[in-house]
Amino acid sequence: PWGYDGDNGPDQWHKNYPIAKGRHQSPIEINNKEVHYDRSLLPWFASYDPCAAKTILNNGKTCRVVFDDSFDRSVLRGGPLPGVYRLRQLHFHWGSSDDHGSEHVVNGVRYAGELHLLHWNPKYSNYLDAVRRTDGIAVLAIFLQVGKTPKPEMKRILEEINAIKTKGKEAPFPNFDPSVLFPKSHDYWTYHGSFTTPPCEECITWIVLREPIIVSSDQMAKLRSLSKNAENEPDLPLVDNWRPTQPRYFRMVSASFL
Ligand SMILES: NS(=O)(=O)c1ccc(NC(=O)NCCCCO)cc1
Ligand SMILES: [Zn+2]
Repeated sequence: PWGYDGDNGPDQWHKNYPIAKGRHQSPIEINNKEVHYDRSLLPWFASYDPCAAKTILNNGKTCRVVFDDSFDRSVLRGGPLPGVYRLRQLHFHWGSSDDHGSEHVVNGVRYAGELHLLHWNPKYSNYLDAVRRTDGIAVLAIFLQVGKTPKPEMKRILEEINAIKTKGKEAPFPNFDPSVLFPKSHDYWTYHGSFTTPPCEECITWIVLREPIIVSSDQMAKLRSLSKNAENEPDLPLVDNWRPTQPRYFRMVSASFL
């Protein structure tokens, strides 16, 4: 199956997922010179129910927290979005060291990691149907920057890492409102793109926050202590689960700020 290593890595994905060579792929480079300030862009709002949080798991590719998305319980709205989108899961991408790991790159800057909060458009009957639509999915992306005063709210997720060390492990993750992870500023860039992993469907309205959240080097090391493999297999560190930036082609990246 696909992965991030040489033989099954991002350059090979198109063999099983031809859309990986499409014109609306993610992530991309965001460069100030090519961004268009759009003063009609609205602020975005998240209204999350902490009781919607269910479990945290290691699927061998990332660390994911899953939420109840059986009704409009935890939603994202505003910004570039035409209506409410339901929060389904959040997950991370990170590097093997603090100087890289994010998927989007801003004016040449790579962050240590990137948090993705994935939401789907409930005008479609279910998530799998939304994945096939250009307005089906909205991902709120938040950069992780290593610093001395980490966000205390990150601790909750990282404390659970010990319970999901190996692929396939899952643990209850009750009572968590991911908006506690948001940075102060809601400034964002937005563009139309894709999943950054197979199936690479071009169904995502990306909302990339300008302000990173601060995590500690120890917290990043915690993420890197996850294993790609199951407990009865050799311990392979789960690191560098990020896709390189893809061609922007004729896409406009809009900014909500001057
Ligand atoms: N990193 S990302 O762009 O936020 C992302 C989110 C979900 C997925 N995959 C996903 O939801 N798969 C289940 C449904 C696939 C339908 O064929 C891949 C990448
Ligand atoms: Zn992601």
